[in-house]
Amino acid sequence: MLATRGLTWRIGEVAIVDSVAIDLAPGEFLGVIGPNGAGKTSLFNLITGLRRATEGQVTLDGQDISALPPYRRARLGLGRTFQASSVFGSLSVRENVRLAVQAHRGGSMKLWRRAAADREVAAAADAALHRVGLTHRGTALAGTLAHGEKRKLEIALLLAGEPRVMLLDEPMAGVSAEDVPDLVQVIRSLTGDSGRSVLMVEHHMDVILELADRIAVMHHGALLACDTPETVMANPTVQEAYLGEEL
Ligand SMILES: Nc1ncnc2c1ncn2[C@@H]1O[C@H](COP(=O)(O)OP(=O)(O)OP(=O)(O)O)[C@@H](O)[C@H]1O
Repeated sequence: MLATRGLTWRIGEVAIVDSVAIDLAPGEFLGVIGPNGAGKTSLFNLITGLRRATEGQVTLDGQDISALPPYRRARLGLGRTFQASSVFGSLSVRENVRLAVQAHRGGSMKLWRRAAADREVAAAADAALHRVGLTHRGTALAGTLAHGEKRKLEIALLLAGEPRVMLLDEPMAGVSAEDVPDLVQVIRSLTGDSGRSVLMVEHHMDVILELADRIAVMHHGALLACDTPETVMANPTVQEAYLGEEL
């Protein structure tokens, strides 16, 4: 479904991402781990088009998307969690998701006003809210949400774009320990239907081990291993690379 080949991003002589080849199958959940500065976020930036690779390709369903800008990649089904800054804090949770649905369907803000009454938009937004378990918070102002709820809203905004591949960059960041299991359930459900695939960077190893079908390990920009959780954790090179380092 999604594949990278020889994907490289250099700044001067330094390869921040170094010849990375990964394959993501339909419905697969691939966790990405690695120490701070390993190049995980940069890899995501290359895949989504926020940064242009110096070498290598990104393909989606066999189509080379390496030269496409982020919005064209998004239209083809590549979605990345919205950063918190793209949530309108003074709008309600439901209005935020409706806006995202409308944006995906090609409407402008002005059109959205008219479309607010549109049952289809409302239904899609409500379905996304339901998916992440935020229906009961629909009328709350997005700015008042707790961290765990904000992460769920970001996932709902992403779902509004109907992505086939979802990239989640540290979805547990800032979430209190008691809210983690709930969020894990929401994230697990993302691959449960329609063959949607997930690529997730996460520092919490317990979360990665619970969710991932396979784990990709990055180190100094390169892919050190990409295999089942059991095989990766038993890999001596991986163990050596992480000796004394926080994953
Ligand atoms: N625009 C940039 N200019 C210069 N160096 C950069 C730039 N972006 C990233 N880097 C460097 O590239 C390396 C990889 O950064 P990146 O954020 O991709 O790592 P990461 O694995 O996501 O780290 P973390 O786990 O801390 O988020 C780091 O050493 C970082 O300082």
